[in-house]
Amino acid sequence: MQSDSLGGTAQTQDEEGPDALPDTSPAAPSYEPREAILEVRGLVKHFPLTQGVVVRRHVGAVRAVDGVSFDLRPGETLGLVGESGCGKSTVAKLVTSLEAPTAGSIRYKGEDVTRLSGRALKAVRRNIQMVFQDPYTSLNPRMTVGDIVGEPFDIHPEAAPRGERRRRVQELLDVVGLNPEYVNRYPHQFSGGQRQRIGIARGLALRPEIIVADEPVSALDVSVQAQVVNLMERLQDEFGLSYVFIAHDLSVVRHISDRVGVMYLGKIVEIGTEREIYEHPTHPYTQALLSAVPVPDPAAGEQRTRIVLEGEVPSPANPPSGCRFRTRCWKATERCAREEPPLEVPAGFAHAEGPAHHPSACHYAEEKERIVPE
Ligand SMILES: Nc1ncnc2c1ncn2[C@@H]1O[C@H](COP(=O)(O)OP(=O)(O)OP(=O)(O)O)[C@@H](O)[C@H]1O
Repeated sequence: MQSDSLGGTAQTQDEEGPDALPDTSPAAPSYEPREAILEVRGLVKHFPLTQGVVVRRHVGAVRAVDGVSFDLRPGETLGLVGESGCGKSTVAKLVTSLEAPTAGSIRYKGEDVTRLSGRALKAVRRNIQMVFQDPYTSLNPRMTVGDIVGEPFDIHPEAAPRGERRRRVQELLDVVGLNPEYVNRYPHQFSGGQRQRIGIARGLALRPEIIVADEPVSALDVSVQAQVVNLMERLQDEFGLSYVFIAHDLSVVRHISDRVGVMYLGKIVEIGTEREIYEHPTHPYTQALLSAVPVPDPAAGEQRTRIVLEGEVPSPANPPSGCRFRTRCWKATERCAREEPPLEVPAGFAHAEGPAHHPSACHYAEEKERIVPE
C-alpha cells in the first residue's frame, strides 16, 4: 500500500496539497502557509548555578540562551551557527520541547508551545523532531536498528499500528538510503554516515513538519558530510520539511541554508539570507568567523582580510554588559559597554536597499571588504 508508506507520502501530499497534513493542534489559531511555521520570540533559558552539597544555595545562573527570536518558514532551512557554548543546542532543546524555557514564546502555526501540556504538547512534539549531534553516542548500542527507528511509534502508537511497524521501519531505512534488510543489525555494525542516516530515519518516523538538526554532520568525515547534507536536502524536497540546521562549521551551514542566524553568547547577533550573511556580513563577529573559514584556492585566501579574535568567549554565567561581543571586538567603544545593540537593520543601512540591509546587533555595523574571496 504505497499511499500508507512513508515512501508514498510525498506523492500523497503533492496530490492533496500541504493542507492535507493532519492539524494536530485542535485550538490552533488561523494559519496561512506563507506565514512562519515557527515563530520564536524572546527565548530565554537560564540554568541555575548552585553551591553547597547539603544546603544548595542559588548563586547565579548560566544564561545559555538570552533573548533569541527568529522565524522558520515552511520548506526553508534556517542555519544557526556560532562557537561552542553559545547556546545552539539549548535553542534546539527548547524548540523541540526537551527543555522548558525560562521566558519567551515558541509559536508553532500560531500556537504557543510553551503553554501546552499533556496531549496537546505531545501532538505538537510529533511535528517537531530532533536529529542529534553525534550518531556514535545518540544511538543505543543494545537496540537493533529496527527498534531504534521504530521507537517513536512506542511513544505515538497512533502513527503506526503495531502489525505495520516493521514494514514502516524498513521503508524508512530505504528512504534514507540504507538496506531495509539491515533492520536486525546493531549500530556498531554501521559506519558513521550510516549511523547518522539511522538517526535521520528515526527523526522522520512520525512524519514531522519540522526537523531540528543539532550538528548532524559534525562528527563525520568531510566526504560523508556532503552525502548526509545532500540526503537531508532531498528529504526536505520530498517531504516538504522545514529545518533548523545547527552547526559550528560555516561552510556546511551555507550549503544547506536559505537563511542563517549567527549566535554569540546566548544571542543571535546577525540574521539574514545566505547571501546577506556570507557575502555582506555587517557584524564584526560574523566577519571574524567568516575570515577564519578555510578556502580551497590558496591564492584567493591570500587576498582576503583575516580577523583574529583575541581572548576567550566570556562565561555565560557572567556576560559582559552592553554588547556581549565587545570584550573581543576591535571596534568596541564605551557606548558598547553601556548600551546593548538591538538586533535590527542598523540605522546606516535602514534606507538603503541591497544585501547589507538585514538585522545586525552592532552599533558600528558596516560591510568589510574581502572577508570572503570571490
Ligand atoms: N543543563 C545544563 N545545566 C547548566 N548549564 C548548561 C546546561 N546545558 C547547557 N549549559 C550551558 O549553557 C551554555 C550553552 O550550551 P549549549 O550546549 O547550548 O551550547 P552550544 O552552542 O550548543 O555548544 P556545543 O556546540 O559545545 O554543544 C554552555 O555554557 C553550557 O555549559
